[in-house]
Amino acid sequence: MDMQQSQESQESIVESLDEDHLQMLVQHAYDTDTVRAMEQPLLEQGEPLMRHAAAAVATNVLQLLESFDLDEHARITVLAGAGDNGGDGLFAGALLAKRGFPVTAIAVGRTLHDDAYRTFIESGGHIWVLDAANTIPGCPSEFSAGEAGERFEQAMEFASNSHIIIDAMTGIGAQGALRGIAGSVAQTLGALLDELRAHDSNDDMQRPYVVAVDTPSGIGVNDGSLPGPYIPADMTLMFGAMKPCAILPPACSACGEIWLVDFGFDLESHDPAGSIVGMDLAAAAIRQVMPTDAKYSRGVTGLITGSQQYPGAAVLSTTAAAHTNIGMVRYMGPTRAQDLVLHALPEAVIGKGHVQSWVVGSGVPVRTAEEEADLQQQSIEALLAHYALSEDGSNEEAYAMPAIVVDAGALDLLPDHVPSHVVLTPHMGELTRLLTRLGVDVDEDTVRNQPLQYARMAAKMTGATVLLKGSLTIVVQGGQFADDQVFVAGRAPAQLATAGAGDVLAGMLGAILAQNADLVQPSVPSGDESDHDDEAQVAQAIAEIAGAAAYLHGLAAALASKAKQRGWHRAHLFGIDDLDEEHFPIGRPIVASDVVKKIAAAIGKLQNN
Ligand SMILES: NC(=O)C1=CN([C@@H]2O[C@H](COP(=O)(O)OP(=O)(O)OC[C@H]3O[C@@H](n4cnc5c(N)ncnc54)[C@H](OP(=O)(O)O)[C@@H]3O)[C@@H](O)[C@H]2O)[C@H](O)CC1
Ligand SMILES: [K+]
Repeated sequence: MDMQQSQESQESIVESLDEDHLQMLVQHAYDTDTVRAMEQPLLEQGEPLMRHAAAAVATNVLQLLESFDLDEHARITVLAGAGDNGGDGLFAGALLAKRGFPVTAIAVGRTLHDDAYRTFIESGGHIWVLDAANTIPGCPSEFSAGEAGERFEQAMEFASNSHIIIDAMTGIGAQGALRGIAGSVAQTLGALLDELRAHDSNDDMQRPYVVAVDTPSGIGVNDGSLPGPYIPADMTLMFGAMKPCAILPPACSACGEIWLVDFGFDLESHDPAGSIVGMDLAAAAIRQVMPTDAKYSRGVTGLITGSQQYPGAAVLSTTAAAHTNIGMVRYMGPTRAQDLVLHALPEAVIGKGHVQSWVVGSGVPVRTAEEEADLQQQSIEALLAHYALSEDGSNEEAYAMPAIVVDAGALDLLPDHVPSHVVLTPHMGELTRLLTRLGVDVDEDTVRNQPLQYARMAAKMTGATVLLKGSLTIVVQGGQFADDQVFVAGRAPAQLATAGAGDVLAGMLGAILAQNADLVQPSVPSGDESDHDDEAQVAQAIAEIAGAAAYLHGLAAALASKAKQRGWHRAHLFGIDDLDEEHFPIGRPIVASDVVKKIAAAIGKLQNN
């Protein structure tokens, strides 16, 4: 099958699929076991998936070369591993070599995919081996350590001077950090590419343009981590479905633009490992107001936020909650903060009363071991004590409490075990602090490199739902019976990284929980297995609502800053979308209060879409 045939058959796959399938394709990510399970029936039917994959890579590379005005003198390097990922890369290289481009494959392992290697050589490709113990037919081997070193250096020099690097060292078969020669290649080239990238946008191809095959080599495919050296890509062609690394920080940044090559996988029958929160999910979390509604039926949120030191957080969290489609807010805090809240929001009711959700801790300082808890901290601690579960999960009162958002200073006051309708909203530093308090030996850089793993650890240890804030916000489910599906909100523009943005999010989340009070109330576990599904459902609803709040927060910020740029941009569909370069204006600077002013408009946009 040549490139054109493969492309036509690819296009016919795409055409036969409906909108729902395409929507699932760009919204959900599947772990590597699930991807292998989905590809199996197609391989059994004889679908030449590897040829489709290679044709897609070659097609995009040709378009790139054309857009950069590069003729047949363009130098193309394939970094080829020993597995099927290397096979994809070699077949793609063969297609390009057939078109007359000089293509060199650097073999990082001891073998190469047989068929792909043969086709590559027959098409005029060149091979450069690095491993003296290789058994690749017709290639030099058993060379000295000195020669191996020279070969490595020359290969790196060659690769860094090529126009296109096709990274096909590892894909979904990667296990842990890259080791051996692949590790050294990633170390040398990855560092060089990062440095060149820092100085150059590459509009003029002054550095190699890196096209990753299926996944960038060296990243954590299933958890989005960066466990060691990796090859940062400008573009990743991902086959069949998104893998979690496409949506999870920090690895998703190493993917560059993602191009999804649809293989017609049966996505509907498989559970995603992660999902991007889109407009639909966010809209579903906003309760429609009814003609019969009164303020109480729309939901009331109680806030114990702000402090003598940070009274502004009281204003931001309270105004944000009040603007997020509920009936009323109650505020509790120091007199100075009360006055400021009333000044900004005359509608606020000061003092205790019945609520459908709580927000605690935003703008409340963390408590040092030597300090006495101040009044605000004492009230939060007393409230949180009602959510405490003993090790065996008993304490029925905790399940009957309204959902609660535990932010900033209140994270220090969290009981050891709580139900899933306790939602923690830490940033990376606060998550590190929380885990340290729980006895985990970890620093912030490690959390930043493996955010999913540590957010999950906090959820597993405490039982709470965890919303980890960042340019991409990760939500992991709480409770004992929840599945591992993670939700990622990437709607926010970079302009949202500003003081008080977290206080606004906490208020908005509290309000969205209040208007969905019936959906987010876990029932007391009966010990009966049939109830586990119900509890899992509630845990998922809570996580979705938390993701929705992050989405709405990002959308309001985008409206305020007039930014088109986001933390995560939708993957492109190969054969459907154009390769034309898109520009995402970064918008204008904003402060957190600007976000509050745009919440209503953001809700309107969701509801009218
Ligand atoms: N999913 C699909 O529908 C299709 C996938 N295709 C492509 O196939 C790869 C998966 O191929 P697979 O052979 O299973 O695995 P990889 O090629 O990704 O990786 C295996 C090789 O990588 C070496 N490896 C693994 N981990 C490391 C590491 N930490 N450091 C160094 N080297 C590593 C491994 O070496 P071993 O010594 O462990 O054997 C293998 O050599 C998929 O990603 C797609 O690109 C199909 O072509 C299309 C359909
Ligand atoms: K790769």
